Amino acid sequence: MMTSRGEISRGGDWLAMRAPAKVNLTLHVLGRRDDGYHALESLVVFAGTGDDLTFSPGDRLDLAVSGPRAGGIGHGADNLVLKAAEALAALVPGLALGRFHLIKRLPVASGIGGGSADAAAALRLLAAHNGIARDDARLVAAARATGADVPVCLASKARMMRGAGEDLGPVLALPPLFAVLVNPGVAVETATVFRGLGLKPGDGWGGEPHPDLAAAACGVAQARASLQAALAGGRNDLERPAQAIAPVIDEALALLRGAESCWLARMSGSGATVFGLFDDGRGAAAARQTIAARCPDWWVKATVLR
Ligand SMILES: C[C@@](CO)(OP(=O)(O)O)[C@H](O)COP(=O)(O)OP(=O)(O)OC[C@H]1O[C@@H](n2ccc(N)nc2=O)[C@H](O)[C@@H]1O
Ligand SMILES: Nc1ncnc2c1ncn2[C@@H]1O[C@H](COP(=O)(O)OP(=O)(O)O)[C@@H](O)[C@H]1O
Repeated sequence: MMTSRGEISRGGDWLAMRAPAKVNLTLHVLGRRDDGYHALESLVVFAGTGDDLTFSPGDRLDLAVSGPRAGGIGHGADNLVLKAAEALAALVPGLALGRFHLIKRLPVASGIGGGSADAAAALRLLAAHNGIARDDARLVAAARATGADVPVCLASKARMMRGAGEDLGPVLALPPLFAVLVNPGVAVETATVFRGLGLKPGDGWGGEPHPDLAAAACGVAQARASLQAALAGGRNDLERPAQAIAPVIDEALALLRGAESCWLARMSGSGATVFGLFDDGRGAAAARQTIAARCPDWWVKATVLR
């Protein structure tokens, strides 16, 4: 089965799509809201690498999971694929149901939103099967009800994400970014990392303002240079609490920073996956090879972020 980014492929009685990994190129925490969630400002992009989800019609919701990471997640009602599907079924009376097959490849609880991507893909496949538009308010509501990162994964396009994840900026035409993703094999729970910031509901959180990445990304001739400068001026505020839980994150960042032609290395989301950005695909491929040889138990992928 071949699926490309964001596109649904169709067979005799099935629909399938890639659920791409999400990368937070920046993640600024603005404070903690009264509802307990943290207010964020984040430039989100998507990788070529991801999970794959297939749907075939049936009389009830069902899920099978296979793939190298299938052992790391529940295969029942606790799986975000079924949670998202149930959330949509609750909002759309008479929704036509069916069976999902998830091929799980992305590391779990790793800051690249694999579960959120799977949930969003499930919503897209159910929507396609039921003739529901991609921007239907019920799809967005089901995404929000499933998780903070699910709405941005519905379109899987580069954009600013604000609020707790519900406020999405316009799609940005970024130049393709050659990247290496490195997960050092430690699962890190998102809630624990946020808690490590030590903010109480209603607390603000200072720091430099977020750079205007939309303007930087939209410059035409000098897009790459202005984007590089703007990204260098950003940060991930969750790096510090995540490193306190998993010090190996530092090691992964150091390996990327030591690679030739790596111009930025940072953690994604709540970790522990880190990414390095490279001048070209050759530099990324060389770094991937070096890091994978040195740390054979780590998940190391060269990919293009868009
Ligand atoms: C940090 C981010 C950045 O993109 O990514 P990941 O590290 O998960 O990939 C997201 O905000 C994660 O989104 P998601 O993983 O969907 O979070 P949820 O399941 O909704 O929330 C898990 C827990 O994280 C905390 N949480 C989440 C989002 C947010 N803006 N503020 C929070 O405080 C809450 O304690 C919540 O109970
Ligand atoms: N399909 C799924 N893929 C990954 N994790 C899932 C899935 N369904 C449920 N989960 C649970 O959701 C949590 C977050 O998973 P994940 O999306 O991989 O985290 P992150 O956004 O940090 O990369 C994990 O605790 C995991 O057990």
